Amino acid sequence: MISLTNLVKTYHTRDGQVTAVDSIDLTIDEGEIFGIIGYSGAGKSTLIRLLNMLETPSSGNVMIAGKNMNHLSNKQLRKARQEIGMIFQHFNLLWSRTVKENIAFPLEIKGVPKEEREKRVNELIGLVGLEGRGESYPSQLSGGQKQRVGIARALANNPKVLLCDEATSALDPKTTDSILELLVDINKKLGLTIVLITHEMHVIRKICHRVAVMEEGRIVEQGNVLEVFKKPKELMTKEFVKQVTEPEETEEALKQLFKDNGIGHVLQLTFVGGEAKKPLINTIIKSYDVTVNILQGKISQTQNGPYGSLFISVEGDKDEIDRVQDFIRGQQVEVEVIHGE
Ligand SMILES: Nc1ncnc2c1ncn2[C@@H]1O[C@H](COP(=O)(O)OP(=O)(O)OP(=O)(O)O)[C@@H](O)[C@H]1O
Repeated sequence: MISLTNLVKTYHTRDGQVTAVDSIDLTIDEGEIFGIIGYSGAGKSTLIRLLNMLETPSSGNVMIAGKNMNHLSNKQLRKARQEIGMIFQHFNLLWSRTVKENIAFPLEIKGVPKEEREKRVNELIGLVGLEGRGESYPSQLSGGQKQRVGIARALANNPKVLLCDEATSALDPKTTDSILELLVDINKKLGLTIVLITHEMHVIRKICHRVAVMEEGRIVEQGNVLEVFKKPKELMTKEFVKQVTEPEETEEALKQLFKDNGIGHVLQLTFVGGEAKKPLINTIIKSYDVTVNILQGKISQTQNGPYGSLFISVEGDKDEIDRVQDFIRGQQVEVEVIHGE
């Protein structure tokens, strides 16, 4: 659906040249929810704006639904943009228009007749769950409701692709989840391809099928969300995965435990899908001469299935602990020693 080849965006500023997007090659399939994660300044906003040509590439190609976006006339580009909806962190609504009028706006621009517009707006209000709020003004809505208006407006012209620019970053965790659930629902109902950028791994975990990690304008790692959670390769990816698997409280609790003498080896096990159902700890206790203590465990759901993370302390002879680790790895479970030799 989307294919980027050798895409570069360089800005010339008074302070010199800034390469915001640096030689990116990326393919996004039809109907998938693809997440791009990175810290501030990584180039995410520039990359997503290159997809609908809000920024023009310095070099390289952007292909969307078989069209080379670089080679379109202004008129063709306006038409192509109707197939790419976009939602924003701060909603970008028209404050002097009601909810219905905001949603109708792209239809007016396209020249859709009034009666048809009204029908479509009512459909969209139902789709995003804003029944009864059509005559309200944006200032009378909560953040979550404003984003629902943004989503309805973005979907008005039946786009093939929806771009989400930090769409939940201004929302509280509960509202974030309800908007993310709405995006999954729309993806399933309409088969829409969704590309989102975020700095929160929670967003990636909850709704994305695949993820790309951006650093200094480049994609440093990409893959199926579950695989990336199970085996992050780059340091940056590990940091993002930790946002979900090791929240701050876990880190603090473990640090406190490490201060105690005799805690032994602390292992972090990461398992996905069916592996979670194996009686791993039971087998270790029965088959090896070690004492096992469970410190903390967590299972989370992703779009590709569940993954879990378990912290255990293991005490015993060093060789025996090595054998335990070999056994765990043999079960296709990732294991990392996070304390002890
Ligand atoms: N219009 C511009 N002119 C000059 N430099 C820019 C422009 N837009 C972005 N940049 C620079 O490009 C780099 C990437 O910025 P970008 O906004 O794409 O990153 P980001 O990952 O989206 O970060 P954030 O989430 O903070 O917006 C930064 O160094 C930024 O200063």
